[in-house]
Amino acid sequence: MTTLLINCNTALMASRTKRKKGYSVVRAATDKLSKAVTVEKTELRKAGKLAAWTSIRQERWEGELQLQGEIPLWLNGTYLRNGPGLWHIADYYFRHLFDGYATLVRLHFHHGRLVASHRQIESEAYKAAKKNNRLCYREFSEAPKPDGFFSYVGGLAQLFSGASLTDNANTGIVRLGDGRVVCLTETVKGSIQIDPETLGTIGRFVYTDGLGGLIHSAHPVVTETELVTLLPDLVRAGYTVVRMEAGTNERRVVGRVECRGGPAPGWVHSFTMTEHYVVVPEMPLRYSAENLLRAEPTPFYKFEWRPESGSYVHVMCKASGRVVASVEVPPFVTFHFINAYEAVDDDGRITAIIADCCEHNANASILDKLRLQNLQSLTGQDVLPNARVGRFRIPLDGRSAGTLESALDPEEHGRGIDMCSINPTYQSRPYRYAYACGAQRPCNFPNTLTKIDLLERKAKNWHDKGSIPSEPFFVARPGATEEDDGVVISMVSGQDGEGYALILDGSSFEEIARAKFPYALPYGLHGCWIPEAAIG
Ligand SMILES: CC1=C(/C=C/C(C)=C/C=C/C(C)=C/C=C/C=C(C)/C=C/C=O)C(C)(C)CCC1
Ligand SMILES: [Fe+2]
Repeated sequence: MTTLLINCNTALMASRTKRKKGYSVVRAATDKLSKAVTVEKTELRKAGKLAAWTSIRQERWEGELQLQGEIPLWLNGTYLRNGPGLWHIADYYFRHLFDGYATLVRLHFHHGRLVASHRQIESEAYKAAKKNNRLCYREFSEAPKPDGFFSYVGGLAQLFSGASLTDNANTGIVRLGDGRVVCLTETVKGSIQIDPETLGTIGRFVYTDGLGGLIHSAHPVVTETELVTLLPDLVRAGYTVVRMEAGTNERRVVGRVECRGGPAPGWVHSFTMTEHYVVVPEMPLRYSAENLLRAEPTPFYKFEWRPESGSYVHVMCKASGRVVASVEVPPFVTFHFINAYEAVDDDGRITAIIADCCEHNANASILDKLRLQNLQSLTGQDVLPNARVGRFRIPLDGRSAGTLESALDPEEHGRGIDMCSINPTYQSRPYRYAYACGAQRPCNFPNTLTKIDLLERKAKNWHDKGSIPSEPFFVARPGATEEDDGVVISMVSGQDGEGYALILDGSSFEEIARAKFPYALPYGLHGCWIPEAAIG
């Protein structure tokens, strides 16, 4: 079957190189492919497995998808999604969702038609693993096994020089203001530029500033003019806030935040910003040098759960780099901030910062729930820990404490929430709607798409029994004046082993169109949108 798929793939690639723009329907290849796919679907059905948690079947593929429903004619551009899609190397199988080698998926929308493709990112970690048939770098939960004390000492040196850390950029994907597209993970060296048309790997995105830093947030805040990110400092617990202007590779220091708890900084998978401030979270799930060095995963992986160290939110002025507030908040666990904005009084003075996130009820057990074995075997069991939209209110009047409350009743979205997006026009501004994955219980993983109305404190939910949708990504209609005027794109793994791209109306949250993939794709994490005008 693999050979057949690769042959189809070659036909598709050849047809692609023949054309410049537009679409060619590659029927012969698609027919061959559908035979191969029938065999594959039968296998998946027998195994009773979602394709979501199964490695991608081949390195690359491209073809036009058949549609049910109609794609709005204004939706012209490219949606790219990144994620860990390959969880084995030779006969060695990774254990955790976040370990997989990066797989890119592309949906190209043009005048109501849809061409899809996928391809592996050629990181050094992936290439080395393929060449040597073994794991060669430290991934999220896995590490090459040390073979004695001296290699442990070597491991320490290699860890702190960054040499042993992976560059497997399997988490985020951003389009910089200058048009470059960069895939990211939490190692600085795992910033990889890709070609948004071919999905080819262009090469490492090299920061030319000499700031170094081994790790950073997987989710920088990106606008047309800049990229802002956080560099956690594991030696002197703190965070450096840096800013890189579009068109450059040079990060400049905005300022530094000292951690208030210790001994290490809290994990910052993401953070958020308002128009004038950077919101720096310090949660009690802290980096752990000891766990970073371990070859075997711990329940909190590279982190430690230290509730006694306290939970804080710091607010830094973007213009001056001064920390204008540093408050203690109730314990929290978040991986994804949704958005933040400034609350102003009647005189227009900024009195507080409002910052929203997907908050896991101060319980980090979700990390262990994302082991592949749990995801594959606990389908239908109600083991997904509860989560809510957590709203921080950080006063700017010198008070020492901030608040954290649920922005709406978590039952509205089945007590599950993560993988969120908003209308990007509202980034860092007051906003009303967020889109995310929610839950219809019983479930072991978020299995719905949910539209959260933060004003009415209500949610609209989309669900397809037994299926797993990935992050709903909002694309605004050009010229829209309403915040939710646009569409939401997601990719879904069905319980029958099939998979499809799904388009929902951003306002009604009703399905507008779906397009079946010839074979289902693994689960993916985050996406970005490149409007056609930007592709040229
Ligand atoms: C932590 C270090 C590393 C790796 C970090 C990676 C790959 C982190 C990826 C985190 C992700 C994808 C978090 C997503 C969370 C999603 C959730 C909680 C969804 C919940 C659904 O309900 C290394 C780079 C390997 C080394 C330094 C430390
Ligand atoms: Fe993320």
